[in-house]
Amino acid sequence: MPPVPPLERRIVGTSLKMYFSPSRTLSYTKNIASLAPLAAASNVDLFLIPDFLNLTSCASILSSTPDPVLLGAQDTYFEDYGAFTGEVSPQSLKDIGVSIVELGHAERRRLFGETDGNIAKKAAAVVRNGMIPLICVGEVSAPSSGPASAAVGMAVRECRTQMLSALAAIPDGSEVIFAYEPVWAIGASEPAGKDHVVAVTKELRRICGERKGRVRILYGGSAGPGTFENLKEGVDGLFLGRFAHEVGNLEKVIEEMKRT
Ligand SMILES: O=C[C@H](O)COP(=O)(O)O
Repeated sequence: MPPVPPLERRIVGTSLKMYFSPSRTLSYTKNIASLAPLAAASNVDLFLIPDFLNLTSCASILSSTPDPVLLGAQDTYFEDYGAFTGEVSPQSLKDIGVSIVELGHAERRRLFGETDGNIAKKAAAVVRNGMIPLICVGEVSAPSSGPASAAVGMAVRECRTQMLSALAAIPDGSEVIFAYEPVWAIGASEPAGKDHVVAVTKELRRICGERKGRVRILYGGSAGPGTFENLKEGVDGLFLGRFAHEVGNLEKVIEEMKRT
């Protein structure tokens, strides 16, 4: 029998946003660390993005696992050091063991005035400091009752602008992750529909087609167990929010990724 080809590498992770207390973050991180062997054996990259306050404690927990769990930050500033009160340096993030920096989440765009221009500068800073930008993109409005292709076209147009702005700021050849998160599907009861997500993410992949660096596309927005199976045609992995608060759900997602 011919050898089984290696599984395509998947990726899954979660941002804790501002949901947990420090003590809950630490016990959660220990539980995530216990999933590292399963993720490694399943050919899945696993990442955790706690809040800034808990990054160093999480780094210390995760650095003691034999299998890697990638540590992420929820944002960064675009300068490496200086008089920028209240901001966090990408150089410091790198120093404490962060390897992924999330940028442009819909909540940051909507509540904190994050713009494509800012996000592009931050993406450049992340790459300059040897980390991977995880850039969130997505359309604001839910599909209306019109043709599905119109909703896909509108989503792709909004995402294209967001993506091209960030891509223009980072050297070709650098690794980047895009999380397609339709804004209307974040915090909802269920993820966006399969046909919509697969059609949009296929187009997003085309937008990155000419790039030499590794580009991965995730889906986020009420994702949980059962989501990846539906979307695997279009995405490399998932970015979970609330439905990863129960660690067993993340374990189920990794198991699903292993099977598919
Ligand atoms: O960062 C994750 C996304 O915003 C999804 O969050 P959610 O799954 O709670 O909707």
